[in-house]
Amino acid sequence: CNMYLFMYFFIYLKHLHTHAHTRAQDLKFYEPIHCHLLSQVMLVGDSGVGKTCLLVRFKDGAFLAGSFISTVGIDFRNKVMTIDAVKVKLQIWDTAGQERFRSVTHAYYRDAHALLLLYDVTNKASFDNIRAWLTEIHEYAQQDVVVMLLGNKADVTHDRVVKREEGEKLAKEFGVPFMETSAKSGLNVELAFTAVARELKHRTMKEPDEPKFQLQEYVDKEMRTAGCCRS
Ligand SMILES: Nc1nc2c(ncn2[C@@H]2O[C@H](COP(=O)(O)OP(=O)(O)OP(=O)(O)O)[C@@H](O)[C@H]2O)c(=O)[nH]1
Repeated sequence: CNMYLFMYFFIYLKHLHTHAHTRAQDLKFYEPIHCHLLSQVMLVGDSGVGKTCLLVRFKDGAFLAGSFISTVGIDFRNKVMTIDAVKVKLQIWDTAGQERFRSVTHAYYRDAHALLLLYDVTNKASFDNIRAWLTEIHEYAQQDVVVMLLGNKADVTHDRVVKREEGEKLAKEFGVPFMETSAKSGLNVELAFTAVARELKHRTMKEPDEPKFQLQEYVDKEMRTAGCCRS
């Protein structure tokens, strides 16, 4: 009899626990929605081009100097931006550039709304690999994914091996917007994410008579206004 009592008590406890757990999950699910739009942005490019640093600069306004720790698999961070009074929550996925993690990254392409494709202006191989990255993007990502090419580490002068014009030419060839960035100085970092957020917001909330948002035009105008170098 005692044993049955104990069993019932145990089942009751388990029921309470499950119930409490479900309630907590429900509450989380029904949390008031603060954002009008949720967009997934993925950072891709060779290992060491500065994807993690770019994300940290954008999210925390800091530069990760010192020893380079390669990303393992995939990592993500959120940032909410306000675009024309619309709150856009960017969920930014920082992918590992190393070849051995490629199969992990492939799985995420399908759900990405935008891709920031980076090369390092001090590393010719990372620039040459952009064509292969674009092929991979066409293979795995959605057809209408927003792609922007970024030539990172633009703060470095002595060791630069890829000219700005070369980046522009390649971007034109593939019909994608382009700009140079620096996670170290902050050059164009905010602009890159803002431009993508604007494009995604326009796509989702465009009025029927509103003209299409021109990403490259917006970027060029913003850079001109800021005298080329925004940080
Ligand atoms: N000078 C300079 N160095 C940078 C910049 N961005 C990143 N770095 C340096 O480049 C190295 C690699 O940066 P990460 O952000 O870790 O590179 P990653 O692309 O995330 O590399 P994986 O995780 O392996 O794919 C680090 O030593 C950074 O300090 C930049 O804009 N300027």
